Amino acid sequence: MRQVVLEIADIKVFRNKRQTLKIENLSISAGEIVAIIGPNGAGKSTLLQLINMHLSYKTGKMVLFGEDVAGADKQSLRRRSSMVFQETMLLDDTVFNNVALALRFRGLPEREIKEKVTKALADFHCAHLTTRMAGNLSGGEAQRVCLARALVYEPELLLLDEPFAALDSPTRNTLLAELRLVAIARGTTVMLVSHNFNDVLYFAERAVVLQEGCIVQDDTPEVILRRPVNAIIASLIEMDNVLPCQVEKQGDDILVQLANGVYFPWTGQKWQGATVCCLPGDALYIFDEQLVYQYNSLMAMEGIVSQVVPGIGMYRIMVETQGLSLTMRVPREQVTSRVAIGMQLKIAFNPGDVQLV
Ligand SMILES: Nc1ncnc2c1ncn2[C@@H]1O[C@H](COP(=O)(O)OP(=O)(O)OP(=O)(O)O)[C@@H](O)[C@H]1O
Repeated sequence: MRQVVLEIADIKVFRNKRQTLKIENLSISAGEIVAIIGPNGAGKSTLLQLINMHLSYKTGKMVLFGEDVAGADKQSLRRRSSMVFQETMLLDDTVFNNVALALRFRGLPEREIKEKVTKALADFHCAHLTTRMAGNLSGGEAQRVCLARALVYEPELLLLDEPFAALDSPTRNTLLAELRLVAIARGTTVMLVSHNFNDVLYFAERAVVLQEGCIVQDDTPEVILRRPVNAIIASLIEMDNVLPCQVEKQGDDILVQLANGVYFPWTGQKWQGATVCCLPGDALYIFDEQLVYQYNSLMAMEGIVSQVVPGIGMYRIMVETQGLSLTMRVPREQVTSRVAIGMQLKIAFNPGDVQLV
């Protein structure tokens, strides 16, 4: 069993006398790569600041590296973790000296410092920047240096508060990939706050979803992508179809009715109080007889194509079906050969792919 790095129980954090965080239970194991997601103001940065012991709490308990934070020497605990922000906050000094700083604080001999700084800069492909002044770096270079600075003393826990938000997408992807490799190789536990769900899907094996200071979902990014816990989280992860619906019990059956009049039987759990039907765009298909063999409870409907948006691999097609606009994601070769704006299209979905919230 993996060692537990962080355990939070029943903690409430107040800022300006207002409760901004209420975590009933959160446990992170060594080596986990976890994303923290949630709408603006949900408390993501507050959670990282709490874990970094920059915020106090009145109730509850936080155990970090096996020690109860309340009675611990915070300075020595803090030395076992590291935090990176969107703002690089590098000192007006050389790259080498910036990365070396934490090691000098720890009183390491210069020879060892040189060895570790050289390795950390090489890990993030910025050895060529060693003698440059930090103020002369590009945004991407500066963030690489920050990662080297954060990891040079081999922290057990790395806290990342949207460090790559201002970078262009190729640079962000490269840095995420490099960071992931370094973290896995070293067994570092990582908690990444991000607004970019594509980054989360790529980077993390677990995502903790915060809303109004509380954890509302804690699962793999893949499950959150397909089964968001409510309509706000569905919009946050850019669920293609978040559709108003009515759910009714009729005899032994439960029926879900969409605004376009289409209804389908519901055989899943959790339908009471549901008012929204979430359907990922890749769970809507251009109707095909083959699908009928694949799914025994397929729902089909007619619509008119209103928009075709090209994308790499998948195209997004908007289809109007009696006042209800649906978005489907279809492989490119199917679109170019079969779909054009204004044409009538029969589309279908399997109710098993629907999430009711
Ligand atoms: N220094 C502060 N003093 C008082 N309240 C604060 C402070 N920082 C944040 N808050 C409040 O705490 C709540 C949570 O803020 P936090 O920055 O943790 O959210 P977030 O999820 O990181 O948001 P975002 O996605 O916008 O960065 C918000 O209501 C915010 O106004």
